Amino acid sequence: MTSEQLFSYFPQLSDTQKEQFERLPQLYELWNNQINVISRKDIDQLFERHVLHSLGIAKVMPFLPGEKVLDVGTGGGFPGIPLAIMFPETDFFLVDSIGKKIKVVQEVASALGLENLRAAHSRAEQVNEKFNFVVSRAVTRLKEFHPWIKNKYTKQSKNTLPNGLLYLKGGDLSEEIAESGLKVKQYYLKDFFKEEFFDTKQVIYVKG
Ligand SMILES: C[S@@+](CC[C@H](N)C(=O)[O-])C[C@H]1O[C@@H](n2cnc3c(N)ncnc32)[C@H](O)[C@@H]1O
Repeated sequence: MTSEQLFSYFPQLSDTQKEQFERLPQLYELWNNQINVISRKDIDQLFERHVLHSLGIAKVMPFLPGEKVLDVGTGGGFPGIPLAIMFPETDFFLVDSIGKKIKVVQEVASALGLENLRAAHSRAEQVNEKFNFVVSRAVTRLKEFHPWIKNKYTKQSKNTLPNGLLYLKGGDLSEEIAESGLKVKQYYLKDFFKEEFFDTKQVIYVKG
């Protein structure tokens, strides 16, 4: 996927945002050589598999200026970094339990001049702040994940959905949703993006 194909899904992007997205492959190339945060074959598909996938959350939830978002288990910065580029007036806090991954996030964010992003080496359970939304991808099953973050929401909701979790998931989720005992709303990314990669990908919303 080229940057132009990526941008075609988001016609409102400013020149600054486009430039930030365009710098990502080079920055990850550089950092991935030192600290492996993305598999080698995925680096070639960074725009589709990491950037656009992360931005699936943007299609479901237009974060507002001043809202606070926590990315749990961000790894090299997904979905947090693409979302922080997309919503420059929303505050993002990215955490991961592996410190060297957070180093990559901090380096990439600082190279891009992302002032709305903080990152910390921390387990989700140890974060002592409240947020409007929690986002995540590929960390663990909902049943295990949900207890970590269920008390981390601010009371007042301002957005199109009440404060809650937006979790990127793929495949058949019926068993995982049933075992969690949670009431979820499923958004299918194939409704937004035409690439085959998104055929089974979803954003799962759980009210906070
Ligand atoms: C498979 S990686 C996914 C990384 C990133 N979200 C992505 O999609 O590219 C899962 C990450 O979750 C982190 N992780 C697992 N349990 C965690 C916890 N309790 N708190 C914070 N991070 C956690 C791991 O260190 C790892 O970096």
